[in-house]
Amino acid sequence: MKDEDWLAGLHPETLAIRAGTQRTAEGEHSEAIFPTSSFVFASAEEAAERFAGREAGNIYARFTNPTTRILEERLAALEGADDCITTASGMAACLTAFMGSLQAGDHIVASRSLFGTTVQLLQKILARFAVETTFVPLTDLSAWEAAIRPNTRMLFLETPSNPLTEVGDLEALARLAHAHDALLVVDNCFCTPVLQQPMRWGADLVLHSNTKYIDGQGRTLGGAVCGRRELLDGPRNFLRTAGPSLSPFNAWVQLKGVETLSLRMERHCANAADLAAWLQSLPEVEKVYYPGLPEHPQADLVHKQQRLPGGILSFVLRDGQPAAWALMDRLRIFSRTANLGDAKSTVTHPASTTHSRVSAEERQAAGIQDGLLRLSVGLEHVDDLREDLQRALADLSR
Ligand SMILES: N[C@@H](CCOC(=O)CCC(=O)O)C(=O)O
Repeated sequence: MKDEDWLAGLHPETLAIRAGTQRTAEGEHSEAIFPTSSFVFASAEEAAERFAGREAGNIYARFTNPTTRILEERLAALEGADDCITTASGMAACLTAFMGSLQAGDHIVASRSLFGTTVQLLQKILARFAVETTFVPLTDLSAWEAAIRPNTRMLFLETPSNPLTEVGDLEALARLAHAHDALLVVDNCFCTPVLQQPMRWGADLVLHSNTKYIDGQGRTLGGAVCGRRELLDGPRNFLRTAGPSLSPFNAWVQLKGVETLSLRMERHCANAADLAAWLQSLPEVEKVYYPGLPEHPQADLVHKQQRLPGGILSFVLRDGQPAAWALMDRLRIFSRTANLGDAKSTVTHPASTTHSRVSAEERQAAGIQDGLLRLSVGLEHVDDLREDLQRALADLSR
């Protein structure tokens, strides 16, 4: 029986623990790590056959490794994708998808609500290789359509977006992309496949920063590109040739992370929903951005596309950047760090960190105010998290 046959119909909780598992002759229960840069061929002929692609098997760890392969199969099963390739970081996954799918002269239409470094990659790196990007408001479908040119080959978005949790209409954008012979590529980092499967709505490639919820404890960097088999040929060739590869040790840590992904996502979401509702009731808080709030502008899409609203929320303090920094500095449990998806709750000031390389005008257009703070709500007890914020806010008004 082929792996995919017995996996069909299993729940995500089961796939996250069982999909892709391969055991060596030792019969190890926990997956083995293969810390080897190359693999030995039984004969010169076998080497030649593998290099020619006529025989399956490992060659060199820049593009295949048994530990990494288990993670790839597991992520593909969770995303409902044919296959997956893993990369050294989330940004390496973006680079691999772009470089492996596009060529000079192609055009991308991208959401303007993206992680700041992704904007840099599109504006400053891909542009040097004659791939141009037009940025549009994520939720304005007519703007996406108007930006399409004859050479548009890709529509690209994050949903929910970082850090304002805006939600894009995956089904409508997939229809639009395909009507123009373009790919729909979705960064699914905030949701993970446990909360959202973009391919179900027509996405062609789905990207991950494994560094976030997939690792789940802030230990390793990693990324993934999942999708239809034929669409992964280009990204796979880029990975093999350019080498932004995931290490087997990091793949192993991430495999252990994925096993508890469903359970963790449920708690992240429950804690975030609790804090979002509470923050909204505070006089110091001007606005809360969280997909689980009934007044979220795309609440209907959240219900349609996502199983749960997610573990990330952002909020604006009425007194702007000085208050935001002062609050951050007074927090004891929330770690001041530019990362998310960790068991440990984190607090980030996007304007001066994750989005600091985006120009002030672009930040303003994207709605990232100086008084905005982003919380990645972790797995600590929610009462302790609320009290940490409450005490820090009370301290501010003294
Ligand atoms: N996407 C993550 C990771 C944040 O990483 C950084 O801000 C590093 C800075 C850089 O990429 O230049 C998040 O939003 O927290």
